[in-house]
Amino acid sequence: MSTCNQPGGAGSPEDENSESSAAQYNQDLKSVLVTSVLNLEKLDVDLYRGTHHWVPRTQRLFGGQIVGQALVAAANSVSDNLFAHSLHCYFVRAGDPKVPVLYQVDRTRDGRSFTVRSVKAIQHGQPILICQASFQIVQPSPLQHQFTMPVVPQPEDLLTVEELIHLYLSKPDLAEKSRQGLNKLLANEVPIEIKPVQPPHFQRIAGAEPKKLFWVRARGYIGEGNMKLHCCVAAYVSDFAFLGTALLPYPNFRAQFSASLDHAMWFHTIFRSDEWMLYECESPWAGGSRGLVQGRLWRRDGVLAASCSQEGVLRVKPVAEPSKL
Ligand SMILES: CCCC(=O)SCCNC(=O)CCNC(=O)[C@H](O)C(C)(C)COP(=O)(O)OP(=O)(O)OC[C@H]1O[C@@H](n2cnc3c(N)ncnc32)[C@H](O)[C@@H]1OP(=O)(O)O
Repeated sequence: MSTCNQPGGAGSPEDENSESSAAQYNQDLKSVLVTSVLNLEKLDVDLYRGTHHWVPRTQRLFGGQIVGQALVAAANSVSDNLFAHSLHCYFVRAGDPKVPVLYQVDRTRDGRSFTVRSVKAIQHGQPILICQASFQIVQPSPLQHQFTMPVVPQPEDLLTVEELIHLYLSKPDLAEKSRQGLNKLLANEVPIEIKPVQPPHFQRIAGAEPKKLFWVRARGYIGEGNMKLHCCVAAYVSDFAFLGTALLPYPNFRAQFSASLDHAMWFHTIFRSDEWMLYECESPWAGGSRGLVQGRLWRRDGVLAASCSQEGVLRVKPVAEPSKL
C-alpha cells in the first residue's frame, strides 16, 4: 500500500514524543501482519489473494484477518489522498483455513469527498465475507468532540497475557485440565500483544459486568506514516477477544458455538497500531442466541482513534462446575 499521511500525522509535533520515534522498537522485527497477513498478492486489477497466519482453535478463519485483508484490497483501489473512515461487513460463511481467500473489489462510487468500495471475500467459489468500505479526503471541521478515555494503569505497569498464563501455571493447585488449556493458549501465535487491565480471575465464579479493557498493539514494528496500513491492522486487531465481552456475565455457561456475524468500524483520526492502544469493550445486550458488542480504541494520549460494533451468534451450554480460566 502507498504511504500517505493525514494532517497531524508523521512528523507533526504530536508525533515527536511518540514511543515509536525512540529506539524502543527493534526495527528488524517487522510485524508479521505487514510482511505476511496484510501483504496481499495482486492477481489482476482489483483481484487479490490473501493467506493466513494465525488460525483460531475453531479451525474457521479469524474474522479480523478477513476484515483486515478486505480493507487492504479496498484501500489499494483508492488514491493516496483518501483514508478509510468506516467499514461494514457480514461474515456469511465460515472461512476455510486450508485454502487462500480471494478478494474481489467493486469500485462502487468515486465522489468528490467520499469514495465507496465493495469487497467480496471468496473461497470455493462462494462469498465468505461481504464488506463495504468508505474513504474520505481530509476535511477539517469546527465540530469536534469525543468521550473521555477511562483512567487505567499504563501498559508498563501491567502483565501481558503470556506473563499472566505463566503466573497461573506456577500455581501448585492448578487442575490438569486447566493446565492443558493454558498451555494451548500459550502455543497460540497471535500476531498481537495484549495486556488486560483487569486480568481474568483464576477461578471466576461470579458473573461480571459485560465490560472489559485491555491494551493492545500489533507485535513487531510497522512504522509511522502509512495510515492506510494502520487502519487495516486495527481492523484485524479489533475482532480479537471482542465478542467474548458478551459472555462475561455468564460464568456458568460456556460457548458451544460462537462466531461474529457482522463487524462495523469507524476510524476517527491518525494512530499507530504498533503502539499500545486501549481497547474498551462493552456488551449492551444479549438475547436470541446473539450478543452485541461495542468497542472504542483509544490512543494512549487519550484521543479516540476508532469505534467498533459487532453482533455474534452465541450458542451456550451450562458448565458442570465454574470455569477455572
Ligand atoms: C475468534 C473470534 C471471532 C471470529 O473471528 S468468528 C469468525 C468470523 N465469523 C464467522 O466465521 C461466521 C461465518 N458465518 C457463518 O458461519 C454462518 O453465517 C453462521 C453464523 C454459522 C450462520 O449460521 P446458520 O444459518 O445457522 O448456518 P448453518 O445452517 O450452516 O449452521 C451452522 C452450524 O450451526 C448449527 N446450527 C444452526 N442452527 C442451529 C440452532 N438453532 N441450534 C443449534 N445449532 C444450530 C448447524 O447445525 C451447523 O453446525 P455444524 O457446523 O454442522 O456443526
